[in-house]
Amino acid sequence: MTNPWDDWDHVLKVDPDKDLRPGETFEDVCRTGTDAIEIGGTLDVTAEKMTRVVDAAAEYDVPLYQEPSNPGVVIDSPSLDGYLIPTVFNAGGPFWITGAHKEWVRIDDLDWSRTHTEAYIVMNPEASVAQLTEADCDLSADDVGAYAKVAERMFGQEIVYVEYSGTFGDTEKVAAAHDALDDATLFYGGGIHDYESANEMAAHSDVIVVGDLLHDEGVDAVRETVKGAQDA
Ligand SMILES: CC(C)=CCC/C(C)=C/CC/C(C)=C/CC/C(C)=C/COP(=O)(O)OP(=O)(O)O
Ligand SMILES: O=P(O)(O)OC[C@@H](O)CO
Ligand SMILES: [Mg+2]
Repeated sequence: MTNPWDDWDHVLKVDPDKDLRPGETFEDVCRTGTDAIEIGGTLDVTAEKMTRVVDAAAEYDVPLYQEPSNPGVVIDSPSLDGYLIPTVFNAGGPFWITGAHKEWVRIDDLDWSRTHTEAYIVMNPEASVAQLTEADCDLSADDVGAYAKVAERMFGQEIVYVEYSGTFGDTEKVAAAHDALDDATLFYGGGIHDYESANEMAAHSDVIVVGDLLHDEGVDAVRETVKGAQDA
């Protein structure tokens, strides 16, 4: 089976709770050359903030995916290409593994054809996502590879996401996840801030995800990371 992300090198993650740089617009964001925009963040995201970003980006060509951090922020919009639904494999308890998902399916009427699975392995203990989900980030490369294989082989996850949100990761651990996968696509995110860092992590993963750089530095810096990913 083919998936849109089979051909991606670069995803830009827009946090609906954060502003763009002064003078920059969503048109600029959509013209960075990124392969897709993923809309989501851990803290202080609401359906209203999500809608604002989706509506602002809808008229441009780039694929738009929502990445909800809880069932309450999922929005129903024809402008979305799909939903990337996290499951935190190394979470401290079941809520972020199956509990939130059970609640979502109970209260909502899902469009399964646009709903896709993302197995998170959360690696930076300082990140809000690690704190919220009480993730066990004390993992060796072997642990990371094993989680990736479990996600793909036993839980049928379409995407495995090694998440270092806010810090540049350990390439050996990212490579261990990459080596473990045959079918699932490996996303890497965390601390990518220029051509070099993008190029380096792109060599150890299938798709790199760039987040805070957009909000902190702006679209020109993001464009450099797109080049770094494409050249890897
Ligand atoms: C079942 C549904 C619809 C939702 C639950 C989905 C799950 C398990 C979410 C838990 C993990 C999570 C909060 C993912 C959100 C995406 C993410 C990691 C965004 C990056 O967040 P950070 O960069 O750490 O946070 P801030 O930038 O907001 O501080
Ligand atoms: O914000 P950064 O550190 O680029 O991380 C990107 C993404 O993996 C966050 O979910
Ligand atoms: Mg962030």
